[in-house]
Amino acid sequence: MHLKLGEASTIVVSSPEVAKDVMKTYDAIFAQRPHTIGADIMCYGSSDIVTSPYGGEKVASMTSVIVGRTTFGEKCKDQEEFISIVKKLVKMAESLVILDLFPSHKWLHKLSGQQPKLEELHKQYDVIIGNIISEAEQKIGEVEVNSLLSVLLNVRNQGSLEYPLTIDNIKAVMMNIFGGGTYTSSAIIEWAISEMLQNPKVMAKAQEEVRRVFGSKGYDNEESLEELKYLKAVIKETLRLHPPFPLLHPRECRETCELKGYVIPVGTQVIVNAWAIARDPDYWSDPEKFYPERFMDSPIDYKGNHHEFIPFGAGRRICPGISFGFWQKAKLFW
Ligand code: HEM
Repeated sequence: MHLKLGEASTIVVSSPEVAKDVMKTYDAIFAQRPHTIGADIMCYGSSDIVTSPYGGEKVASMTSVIVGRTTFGEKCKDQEEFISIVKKLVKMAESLVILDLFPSHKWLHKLSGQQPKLEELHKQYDVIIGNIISEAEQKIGEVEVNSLLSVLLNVRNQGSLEYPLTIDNIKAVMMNIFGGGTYTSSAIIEWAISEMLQNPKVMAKAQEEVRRVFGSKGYDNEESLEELKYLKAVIKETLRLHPPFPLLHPRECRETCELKGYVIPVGTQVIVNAWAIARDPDYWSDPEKFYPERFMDSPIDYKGNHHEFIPFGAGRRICPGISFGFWQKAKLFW
């Protein structure tokens, strides 16, 4: 479907075949994200991961250290304020999306009053994250600190990267981690519980499995989580019906190419409709039904290999928090 959203020429992809073309066959062509005003203000000139241009080597250096580490480590005193500001920033940046449809109308950005508000909120974020970073820097060397922030600061201080990591890069990445990792996880947990309450048999089966696997010994190690096959199917089914990003983050066409016989010009925005794809009756029987059993003994996973099920996206821009995102939920249920 082609839409003209303000000045932005946009196509919406709602079939697994074309999603595969965008995220596999032509993945490199669509690996760019559109430029947004919200990210420019909020994420230090879009120097983060989510909105960074494809091929940004500085960011590539950073992403390798991100996997597996997602928090500040031990609780720091400003953490709660930090999270509350990030929540407000993300909400506000989303409401600014309308302005991105008219990028050349600068007067509109100011007139709406939203841009100055976002800039003000961003100043508050900058102070808080600055304090958290100073606190973390003081601890480096004192005790062995094992957190994403301490890892990033160490990498930066070693200065061994071809493209140095700046403090602004670190601040922007911390925003991504909390912005991308908190709402998504809580939304899935709420949906899973709500679906299980409406499907008591599913709830009973999941509870029985958790009690059988962990019994009275309690949660002991990561490996035991692999035994929670039914719970895993419940989470997959929740991700299928209620993906936290029903429309994946937009991509932008970097090179003219052809999708299903249509020529897609450079600069076209592409929105993949993961929600519609995961309910496509050609791929899913009784698609509206919450039925975790469909994933038991099924090869379909959420890692971007099956384009009819892409809650974490696929291709070069697939969610880097995928393992954390998935297993964090299993642990929280337990
Ligand atoms: C249920 C949990 C989560 C879901 C459903 C989810 C989903 C997504 C989706 C759909 C994308 C866009 C992928 C694409 O365009 O192909 C994405 C990107 C991203 N996610 Fe997640 N995510 C989750 C958790 C997390 C967590 C826990 C983190 C961090 C620890 C995270 C960090 C990111 C980042 C940094 C990106 C941008 C990647 C890029 O543009 O290159 N996400 N996520």
